[in-house]
Amino acid sequence: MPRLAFAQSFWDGYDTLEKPVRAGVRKAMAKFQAMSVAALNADKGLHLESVENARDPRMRTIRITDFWRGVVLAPDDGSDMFLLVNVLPHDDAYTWAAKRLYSANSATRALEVRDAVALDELTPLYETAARTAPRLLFADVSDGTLRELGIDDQVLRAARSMVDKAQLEAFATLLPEDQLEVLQYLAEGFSPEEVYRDVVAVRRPADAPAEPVEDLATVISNTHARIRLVSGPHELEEMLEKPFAAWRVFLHPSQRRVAYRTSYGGPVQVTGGPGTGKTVAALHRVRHLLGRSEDGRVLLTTYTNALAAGLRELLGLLLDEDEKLLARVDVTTVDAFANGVVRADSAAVCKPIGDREQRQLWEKAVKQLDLPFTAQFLAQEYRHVVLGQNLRDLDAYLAASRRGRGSGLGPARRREVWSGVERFEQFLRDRGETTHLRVCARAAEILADRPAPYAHVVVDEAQDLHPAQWRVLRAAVFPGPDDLFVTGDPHQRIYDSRVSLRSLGITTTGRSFRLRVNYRSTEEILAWSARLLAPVTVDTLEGEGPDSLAGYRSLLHGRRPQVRGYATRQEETEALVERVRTLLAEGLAPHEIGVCARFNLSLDTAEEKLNAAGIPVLRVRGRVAQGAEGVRLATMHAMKGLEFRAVSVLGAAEGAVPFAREITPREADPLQHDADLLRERCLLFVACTRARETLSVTWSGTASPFLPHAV
Ligand SMILES: Nc1ncnc2c1ncn2[C@@H]1O[C@H](COP(=O)(O)OP(=O)(O)OP(=O)(O)O)[C@@H](O)[C@H]1O
Repeated sequence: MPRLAFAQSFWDGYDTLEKPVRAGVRKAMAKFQAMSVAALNADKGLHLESVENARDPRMRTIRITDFWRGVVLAPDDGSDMFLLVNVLPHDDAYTWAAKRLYSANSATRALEVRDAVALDELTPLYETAARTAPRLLFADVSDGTLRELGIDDQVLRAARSMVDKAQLEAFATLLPEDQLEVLQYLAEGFSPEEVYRDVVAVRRPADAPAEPVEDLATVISNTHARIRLVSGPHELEEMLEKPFAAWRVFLHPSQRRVAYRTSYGGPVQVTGGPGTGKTVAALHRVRHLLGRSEDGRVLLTTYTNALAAGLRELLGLLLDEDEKLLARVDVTTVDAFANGVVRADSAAVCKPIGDREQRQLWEKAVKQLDLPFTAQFLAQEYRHVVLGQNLRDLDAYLAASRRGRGSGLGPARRREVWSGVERFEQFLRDRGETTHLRVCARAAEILADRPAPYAHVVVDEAQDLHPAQWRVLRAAVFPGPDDLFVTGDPHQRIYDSRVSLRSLGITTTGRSFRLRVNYRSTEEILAWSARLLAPVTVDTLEGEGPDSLAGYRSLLHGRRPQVRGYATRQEETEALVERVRTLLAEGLAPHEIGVCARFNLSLDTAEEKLNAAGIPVLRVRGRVAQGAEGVRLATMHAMKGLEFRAVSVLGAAEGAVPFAREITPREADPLQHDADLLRERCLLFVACTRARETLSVTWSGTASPFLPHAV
């Protein structure tokens, strides 16, 4: 019996096919599993036939229904692997198939596809223009180097005709996948050595022979990132029945490399811009770790309860709802985990209070003790210095470094601060209350005296964790191989946390990886959003040195973001209603549309107006009822980790973004002032990068000062 494989190009369109067409696909594929190659060739219903004038002689079509055809790559070398590459209406199928040429990449050894006809047509046009161009895009890279990176004759000729990145983009849909990626990284300024390491080496099989092997079955099995092999009828049926989630199967090689490395010597760090599949990599790592032992328990944490609920669902999908495996994973937030540890340890547990209540207690302390500080200053000092370094008494505080704080404090002033801290903690004790960070500090203490409860800890959305939270995670797993797997994006830091991981006993040197391909948003949305951060630099995840978004890109294209100011709030809201109406008319489901603003108050107005227009809405506060229909309305903070086909950011106005009240005056503390501004800027970046296809950013009155650079 022949073997069967499915290319990603087929899955890209499969979920949108109508039911009878999908039934036709299932029926046709079942034949491939039931008949010999000779019988397939003779089968009247299947009608396996070659394509006239095809660039690739292995190209075949099969009958799916009266109007639909499957495009199949058939072995012509005696091997027995068939690859379904597309399903299209009859005429389109023949045109598509005739132009495409599949080939094995000489460096990665994976199967790639190009539009050979369009490449032949386009290249000479660009070549003519290139002759008079002052500079060519790949002038610095020799033919020999390009060939070592897998560039073949036809692509080399095209590459030599390109003068800038825009031309490379114009070629993007025509070029073979791995070769395109090589060219894109070179165009971004990465060195050939870096490109070999990050694009070629991660794909090339470890046991690849010196000379490429061309037989289709071998090449197909080298192509994990784009092709799925089917092992039997049961798997086939299951695959074609369920909605297909590409992230479960087709990992980018850089994702696969980090998630499925057998073992790491210690903590691992995976960073990358928004939508680069960090969460996906974390989920696959959990799967890998579960497979490594019979009973090792895994803690998977994220930032909010809503995100934890989402992660639990995705993990169920990835593990095929295998209850035995799922029972070995706790998916939760660090705070909830810490709370559980403290609860299990003592009967009477204090209730954690929120920021606003804490602020009131600090105000009371300042007043009672007549302290020369603002409540805001004391709250920040407590968070960053006292809890950040886990300082337990005055002597420790007097001796502590206040690195990162922008105002000097002599011993007398520190004593005054400490009297405020003691008073604040006394208030909490008197009221039977605590704070989440204090719960974390307590949990870390409890865990330190016990055997670690987990074999592995996987952390998503790590960029916002406070040192007290890191201490809990550190104590939850015994230091050693595969203890911590951490994913995060320092450009999405939206809470005031500063961390030096090394000082907390978490060192990732030699085990830091970066993801660069965005799977969520269009390049237009990404490029626009990335410009919001252009004027600033952010610290790396481990808190040392600057991070960068170099090479960050998307393979998707779409409309440019709409960025617009209105005279009044009312006009802005009316325009929102109109936009949502249009999106719904274009076929988006209400839950695929996200509307966000800096404040809940602005969302109230939007909710009212959308409701009045008969559009269902749902406020995202903590947990969203699953399956409930409605346009999602969320604050920018609540947008963290989410994604929507369309996002509208409202109220991006001066005074709101950044929110003036949240910015420490420069005179009070210049470092905190800058940190506050950066945090607000990142918040806008997070909100905008939730959009998959459509982004609109609006304001009334004067635009946010973060915007003009980007408009
Ligand atoms: N290999 C893949 N193939 C297809 N889709 C993918 C792949 N990896 C990730 N995705 C999709 O891209 C989107 C973003 O992925 P994910 O949430 O993991 O990114 P992230 O880096 O954690 O994002 P953020 O930091 O913005 O929260 C999701 O819809 C996910 O399903």
